Amino acid sequence: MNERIRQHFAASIDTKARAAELLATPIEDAAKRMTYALVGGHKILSCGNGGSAGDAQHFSSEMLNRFERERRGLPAIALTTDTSTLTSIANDYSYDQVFARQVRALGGPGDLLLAISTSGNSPNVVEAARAAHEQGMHVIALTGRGGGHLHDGLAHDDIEICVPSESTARIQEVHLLVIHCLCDLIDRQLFGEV
Ligand SMILES: O=C(CO)[C@@H](O)[C@H](O)[C@H](O)[C@H](O)COP(=O)(O)O
Ligand SMILES: [Zn+2]
Repeated sequence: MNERIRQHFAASIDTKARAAELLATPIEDAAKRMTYALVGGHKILSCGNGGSAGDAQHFSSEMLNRFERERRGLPAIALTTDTSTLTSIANDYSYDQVFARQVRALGGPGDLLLAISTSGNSPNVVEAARAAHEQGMHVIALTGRGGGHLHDGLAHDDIEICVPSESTARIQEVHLLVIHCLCDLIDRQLFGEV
């Protein structure tokens, strides 16, 4: 069992090391895009399923509350939290629409969608990206496994941060690190270096 645990740690470290080489530039681009949106008075919507729903909420809480320093809250909404809204959309329309309908209601030009899917193939995340485009929003996609259908649906000026792995767990572990990088870079751009 001890060896199995060491294998998990080694695989996670290896994936993070490869991701650092490949993803530093798109992470920087995403942080600049998010900062630009926030300076312009816009907000960041986030969505995902399962562990990625947790990541969407992790991001929004670090925006709305704070990350590592004292600062004012920043506007972000996770679309994964309101069970009345989620269940009614799923019941009346379909689960594929649970994020898209919220994006159409809450999103506008200049806002951003942080779309999180390890496979890139969750239909409700793909539909959310489509709705974001309709609303004049840009998408920042956290993906893995080549990006799947979410990758295929991105516009040329969206940003994809695609983890070089086929393992959902390893991809999620890098997504959380990416989210913390984004929070740190946003804080440094908005509030200065400490
Ligand atoms: O956390 C995990 C697995 O580590 C699961 O809850 C996982 O997030 C769920 O199976 C999701 O439905 C997977 O969706 P996606 O990442 O492919 O979009
Ligand atoms: Zn997980």
